[in-house]
Amino acid sequence: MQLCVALDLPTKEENLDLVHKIKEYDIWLKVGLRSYIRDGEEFLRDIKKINPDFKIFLDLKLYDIPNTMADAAESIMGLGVDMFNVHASAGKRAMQEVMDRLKKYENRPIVLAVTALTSFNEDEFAKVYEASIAQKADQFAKDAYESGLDGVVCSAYESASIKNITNKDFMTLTPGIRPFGEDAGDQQRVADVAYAKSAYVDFIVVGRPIYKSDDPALVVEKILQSL
Ligand SMILES: O=c1ccn([C@@H]2O[C@H](COP(=O)(O)O)[C@@H](O)[C@H]2O)c(=O)[nH]1
Repeated sequence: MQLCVALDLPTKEENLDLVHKIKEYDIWLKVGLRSYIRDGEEFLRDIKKINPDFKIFLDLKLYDIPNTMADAAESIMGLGVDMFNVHASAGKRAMQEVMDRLKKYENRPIVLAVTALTSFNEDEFAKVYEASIAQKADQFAKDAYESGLDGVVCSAYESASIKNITNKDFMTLTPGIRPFGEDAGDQQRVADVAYAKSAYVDFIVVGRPIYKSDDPALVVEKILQSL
């Protein structure tokens, strides 16, 4: 299991300060909407300048018509990131078109599909998708698997079932991890590292419990020791 640290701080300087503090660790870094919209490609280059071995997950959750998603995926190829994601609810045709367009590249990034956002509880989710989280996450994961993607974003609670109905090598990446009982904030389906391990999760994503702590490097160190 790998640790992926979310770089969601209010300024580029604060994000880079965090990256400096944790630059010695074998971890992934996640660049999401806030940071990428604000700081763009240059931010990705700044991260690599601090440690070229950092792997970067660009968490933009593409959701559009198939051709637009595939065009965006090709643009992402030019950024040199190691992983990006799309929304499974964009449908199989869109996911297939993305994967089809990336076929010509030798070293494409890992492509994941978002199933059920970890901020949803059952009631909220049912209002949007008219299904239970478990049911729909399985279905979205199956769609993504059959479309040739490498894995999904889900909560730790859906991971084992998704592996079971797809393949053990089909990756699960789980945000909403609260390693030491930290505040859940807007997350609803939170789990700790031990639970994620028991559910065969490949990547855990941790943001606020690290970047809001007084000693982010110590929290990273403690998480890595518990993996
Ligand atoms: O279902 C999802 C998909 C993405 N995220 C992102 O992960 C991090 C989690 O941050 P925390 O501070 O540890 O809660 C954040 O960047 C989200 O945009 C998610 O939480 N859930």
